Amino acid sequence: MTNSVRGVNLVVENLWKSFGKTHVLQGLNVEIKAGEFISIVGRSGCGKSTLLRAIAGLSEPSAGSLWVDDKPVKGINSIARVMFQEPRLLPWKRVYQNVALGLEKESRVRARWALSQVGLGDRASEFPSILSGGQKQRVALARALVSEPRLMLLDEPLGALDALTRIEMQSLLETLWQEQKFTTLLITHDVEEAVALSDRLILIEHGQIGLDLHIDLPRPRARGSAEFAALVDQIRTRVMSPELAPQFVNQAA
Ligand SMILES: Nc1ncnc2c1ncn2[C@@H]1O[C@H](COP(=O)(O)OP(=O)(O)OP(=O)(O)O)[C@@H](O)[C@H]1O
Repeated sequence: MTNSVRGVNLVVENLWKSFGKTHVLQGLNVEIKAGEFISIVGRSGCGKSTLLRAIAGLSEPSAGSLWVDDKPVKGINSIARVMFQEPRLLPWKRVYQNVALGLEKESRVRARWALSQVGLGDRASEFPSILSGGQKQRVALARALVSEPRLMLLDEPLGALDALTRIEMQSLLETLWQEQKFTTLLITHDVEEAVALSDRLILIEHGQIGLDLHIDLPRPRARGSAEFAALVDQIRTRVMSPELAPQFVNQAA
């Protein structure tokens, strides 16, 4: 366990992604520092997953470039791990085999280590079908952690969980990120989740970054505080009403 930053610097430069005549990303620029936790918010269909997929190397941008630690890359599959809303586990493989998928034989020990990180060390030999939804997402998280990723790409991974499990998973994610300091991009529809977890929040609007906001509240975030509630409210208003564009005092330069 280490507190040194393992994450990468990521620069997205003038990124375009079009599907036919629909220009979803329109010259999007963002710089993400090593070890930063960034949430990506925006209205349904604004291009959040499109951005994540381009960064993951799962789809080819129409134009633009990606830089990791100052080196240009096409796709960055090798250092990134992606987690989706569905756990995407293989039902015929045991939990530890799901976690170790694609790794070398001796990685069984590592798979068990990753499972213990997410509190499922004692469920390694079971089949996914008997796990709860939250436990399955923990397995998916362990599978992402097992290869010690330097970039974690999370596409609404907690979206299908009940409210309590979701808060538990948020806290687990925050703890693991604080210990391992992988650079994290989290897509979420839940502004409260974004404010609870992120160093920075970006809003995608009209194919570009419509808002880039540093969240300076101390951790762990006090969800019951007036400051927290006011920020959530302010961001929600901004997300829902692009034309209003209120002034944010701590908007990133
Ligand atoms: N493979 C594809 N072919 C055609 N259009 C696509 C494809 N993938 C995404 N799109 C379109 O691009 C737009 C952005 O989709 P994307 O999934 O990135 O949105 P999103 O912000 O993640 O939405 P949501 O919050 O609803 O998940 C949508 O209009 C979608 O229909």
